[in-house]
This record gives sequence, structure tokens and C-alpha cells, in this order.
Amino acid sequence: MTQPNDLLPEGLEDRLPGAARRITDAMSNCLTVLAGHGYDRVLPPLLEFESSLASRMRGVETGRTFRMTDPASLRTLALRSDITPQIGRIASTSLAAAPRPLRLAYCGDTVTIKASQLDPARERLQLGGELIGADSVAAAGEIVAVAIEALADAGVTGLSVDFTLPDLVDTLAERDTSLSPDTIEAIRRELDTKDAGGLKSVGGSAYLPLLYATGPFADALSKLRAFDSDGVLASRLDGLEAIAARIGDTARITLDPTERHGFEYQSWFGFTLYGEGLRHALGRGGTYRIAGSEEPATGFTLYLDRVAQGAPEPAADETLYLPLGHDADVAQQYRSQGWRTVAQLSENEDPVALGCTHILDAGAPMALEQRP
Ligand SMILES: N[C@@H](Cc1c[nH]c[nH+]1)C(=O)O
Repeated sequence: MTQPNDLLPEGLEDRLPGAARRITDAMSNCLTVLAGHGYDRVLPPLLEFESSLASRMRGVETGRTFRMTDPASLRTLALRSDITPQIGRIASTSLAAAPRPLRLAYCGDTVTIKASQLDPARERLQLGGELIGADSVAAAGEIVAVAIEALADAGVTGLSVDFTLPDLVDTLAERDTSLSPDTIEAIRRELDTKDAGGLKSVGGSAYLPLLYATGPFADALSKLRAFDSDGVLASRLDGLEAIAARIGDTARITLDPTERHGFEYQSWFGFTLYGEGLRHALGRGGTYRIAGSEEPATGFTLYLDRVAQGAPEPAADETLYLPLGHDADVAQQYRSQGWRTVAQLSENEDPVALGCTHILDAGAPMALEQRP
């Protein structure tokens, strides 16, 4: 019976066998793709000094991380809410001397204090790859392509990728010396909420076309090129076009140049991944600089629980029931051929209820429903 103490806090849940299986299958498919592209797995710890997690990425909100005092060092520790800053720390410390570009893969749990209104989950199983030493178009093209391949190999269909330019307003504001920092901040806020009326009233009418340069990639890009009459964005837009060409028809591409939500530390390029019929984003990525070392990098992170929801139902396993007194060597032979086995522990078990499809009978599997 469920006792009050057995309840889990809001936003945290057990993943039971069916869900856990889908998640681990998706995990192993995605990790195989990353390894195949030369990304070496690292395993950073679940918690570390808060100051180190916060200082490697500008814009990381420590207000959303679980913190506690370490009884041993009396310093503040934080539970990671994102693994990318940890990879940044590793790249600038233990692997500072490793040859560049450095390709690292990771997979592990992250937690946040506050869930978003749209998705109450506070624990996220992140899996990703970071390409350290480059934030070029070539690096971004590789990262988006590997992310799409990983999702496709996990079985997600109808993939789409939404491009954004996280530092767009900063870039445009640099040339617009007439605007005060307060006005620029107000413009950024109104663009975030995509409020055309608000944008006009804070003096940002010139930025209105940005709100309409969204949607299917080719169309949105040409609107953005028309807006960029003085060519401040030209190299970025050429970059987006080259990345889109690399993706080809492996995913549908859209552009939402003012989208900054979820891109706290990304620089010129950001992207969000979606799968058909799945409400939430499956992952995000982009270019950034590791604070401290100022090294450029590009990476992506997939949120595996969501990815697993888009993966096909795993085929039901053929499971062989091993009656009491069975020959262990024979059972081992069947396992090595790929059978899953369930060994009888006591009399009066019901093999079908235990998920078995076959029983070991005279040294060979016999379908349970065919049994007299
Ligand atoms: N870790 C980021 C995505 C990212 C990885 N690398 C660069 N950006 C996130 O989960 O939102």
C-alpha cells in the first residue's frame, strides 16, 4: 500500500520497466551514433561546487539549481541542471592540453528546482555531444547533423529543427548607437514575448520585421535578408544557409530568429529539435564560449525521456522459462543466441503471467500457448 512517505515530490517520477526500456534503448542508439562520429564519453559527477558550475557559462541561472552546503568542505554544492557547463570545465582543466577540436559525449541525470509551466518534469536525462575548439559553420553543421542522426537512430520520425540567432539583438544593437541600453533591453523583452504593439511603444518599430521573419526556412531567411539591408547579419545568414544545406531533407527546417528561450549561453547560432506528434522539444544546441578560457565550442543536448516517447514500442521479447532443475549450460546457449530467460524459483509459478512466451522442454524452447 502507498504510504504518505512513498509519494515523490512534484516533477519527479519512477520510470517503470516499459518506460525505462524505451529510454535505455534510445540512450544506447544515440550514444552509438556519437561514438561513431568520434565523440568520447566522459562521466562528470552529479554535483559539484556551485561556483564552478555557474562560472563556466555566462547566463546560467543558479536560481534554478538545487544547492546545499557540503558538510565536509562547508562550501556550497549544486546539483547539475545542465551537463554542458561541466564539459566546459573538463575541457578547460583536465583536458586543456588535449588536441582540438575535442569531441566529448555525455549522458546523465540533471535536475532543476522549478519546472516550466508546460512541462512539470524537474529531472531530465540529458545526452549530448560537445565539439570544443570551434564555433564555426562547419562545427555547427556537424553538430546539427549528428543530433539529427541520433534522433533518427532512436526511431523518432518527422524530425524538424528550428534555427535561431541567440545574440541577434546584441549584434543589431551594436550598430544602432542611437539606442540607450534601457531601450535595447526593452526591445529584447518585447521580442521575447513576440509583442508587436509593445515593440512599437518602446521605440523598436525598426525591429518589427524580425517578428515576421519566422516559419519555413527559405521564406523566413529571405525576409531576414531583406531586413538586413546593411549586411550586419550577412555572415550569420550565410552560415544558416550552409547548415541548412548540410541537413538537406533529413529534417524540416524552420527559422525563428528572435527565439532566446532556453538559449542562455549560446552565441551566434542556436537550434531546437522536434519530432512529429511530440509536444515538447527533444533537444537544443548551439555555439557558445566557455567562460574563463573563452574557448569557442558547439554542442547539442537531447532530453532522453522526451526522445523515448517518440521512439517506437520495442518488439515484445521472446522469453524462455527455465523450469526447476533445467540444464544451466543449455540455458546459457539460448541466452547467447539472444533469448531472454526467466528461471523458475519455486513451485506454482505462472510463466505466462511472468511474461514468458516459451518453456525449455526436453532441451528446446516450446511455445507456451501450444502446451497441452
Ligand atoms: N545544454 C544545452 C544545449 C547545448 C549543448 N551545447 C550547447 N548548447 C541545453 O540543454 O539547453
